[in-house]
Amino acid sequence: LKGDGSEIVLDLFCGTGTIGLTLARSAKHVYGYEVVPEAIADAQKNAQLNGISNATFVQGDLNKINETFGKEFPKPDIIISDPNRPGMHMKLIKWLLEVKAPRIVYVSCNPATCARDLDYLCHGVVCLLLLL
Ligand SMILES: C[S@@+](CC[C@H](N)C(=O)[O-])C[C@H]1O[C@@H](n2cnc3c(N)ncnc32)[C@H](O)[C@@H]1O
Repeated sequence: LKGDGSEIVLDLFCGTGTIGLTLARSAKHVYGYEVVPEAIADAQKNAQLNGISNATFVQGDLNKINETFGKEFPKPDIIISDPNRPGMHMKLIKWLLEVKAPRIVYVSCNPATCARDLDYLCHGVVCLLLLL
């Protein structure tokens, strides 16, 4: 992040908000999406406990997004995606290709689905892959 508080962060598969909340103090606003309602409640509680008011956490299934997805938040400057082992649904990959965020950070716990998703996402463009 630039660190000047100007950027919109989208935290996909945010769980309890760990990644988004870590970035929130340097961002304009963080929007987190996650399917498990209890995780969303914990993310909201974590934001509160840490005095963070520029984070919005929304419960939703990222495998079932429709044309309204993306209308409820500004165009993201940076997207973090940390899916579980099956990786991202093609609907979400298509949305990511359409929204054209300047930066996407893909965090993975499954090299196979990571490679598949990055192949779709990086097709024809330069892609930097860090394996840790
Ligand atoms: C690898 S964890 C990411 C954890 C999170 N980034 C964190 O730091 O706590 C993947 C998360 O994706 C969520 N998830 C799985 N399938 C999902 C779906 N279809 N839509 C939205 N979230 C989903 C899981 O509940 C889990 O919290």
